[in-house]
Amino acid sequence: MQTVHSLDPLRRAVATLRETGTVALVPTMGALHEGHLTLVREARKHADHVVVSIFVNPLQFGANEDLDAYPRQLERDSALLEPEGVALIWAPTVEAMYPQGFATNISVTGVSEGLCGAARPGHFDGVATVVCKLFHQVLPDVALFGEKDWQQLAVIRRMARDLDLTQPHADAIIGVETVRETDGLARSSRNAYLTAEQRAAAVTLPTAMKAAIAAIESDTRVADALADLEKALLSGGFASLDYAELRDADDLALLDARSDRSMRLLVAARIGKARLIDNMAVAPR
Ligand SMILES: Nc1ncnc2c1ncn2[C@@H]1O[C@H](COP(=O)(O)OP(=O)(O)OP(=O)(O)O)[C@@H](O)[C@H]1O
Ligand SMILES: CC(C)(CO)[C@@H](O)C(=O)[O-]
Ligand code: BAL
Repeated sequence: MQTVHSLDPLRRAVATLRETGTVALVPTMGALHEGHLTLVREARKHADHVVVSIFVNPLQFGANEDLDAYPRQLERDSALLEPEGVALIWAPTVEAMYPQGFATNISVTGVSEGLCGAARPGHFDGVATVVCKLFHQVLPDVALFGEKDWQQLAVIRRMARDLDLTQPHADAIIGVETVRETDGLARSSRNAYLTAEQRAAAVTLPTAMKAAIAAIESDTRVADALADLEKALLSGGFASLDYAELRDADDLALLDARSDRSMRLLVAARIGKARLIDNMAVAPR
């Protein structure tokens, strides 16, 4: 396994890999956990070589967010990736990714609006810009992303379609089911911000979501199910709710009633220093 930090060695290493097969890209911000390793294992089923990018992307963090606090642990991450058969780690410096004078922004409208797009203005521009660059840098045949970041996956698929990204095109973007702790909490690098007490309370998020889904599926009014979800989170130790919404799973249209299409319940809520997100399927009518 090789690790490179700047563009020329990356291009050389990728060219060498492409001589002997296909390439899958797994973009990450590091601080790896079982969720990321699942993406890597899935990637190996889809391509001969796996490239993992590790880059805490300043463009997708707002002024008052956790860019500085976000865990950076390249040595530990490398030790986790080596036994997974990863060929290459692309860990660019900020200067390599955004050279002096960098002035381009990629903005996807529609699916990036509302939800995390409303709570984190500019976030999805930052994600789209860096992911577009990663695709051009690594030229992967496929790329893998977690369903935990459902809206992000929708934004990236839209961008890939709209910009005719053939490497990889929208269908070559593979979504991987959310990996959870045994109590149901979605794995996230930001879970590390929680104290033991907050971590125990955080299970309220998946539990209250499942209760809301069961209520919606048995025809409780969506607004009532979401109001109960908010009450459960606040009484279960969460400080505030950013959003809890029922959306069309594909185009993310806001729904105020159960529909006959695939739906998703999406939630973001704050506990301690962490802002946790999760989403789950809701069965069509
Ligand atoms: N629990 C998980 N299950 C499946 N995929 C995941 C999970 N957590 C993260 N991923 C995916 O891993 C990729 C990299 O995510 P990232 O490095 O931001 O990790 P993270 O745990 O989501 O961190 P944080 O939520 O704290 O930003 C993304 O495609 C993300 O959706
Ligand atoms: C896709 C990504 C690596 C872009 O910085 C990031 O948003 C993430 O880790 O989900
Ligand atoms: N996992 C999404 C990256 C972010 O929260 O900035």
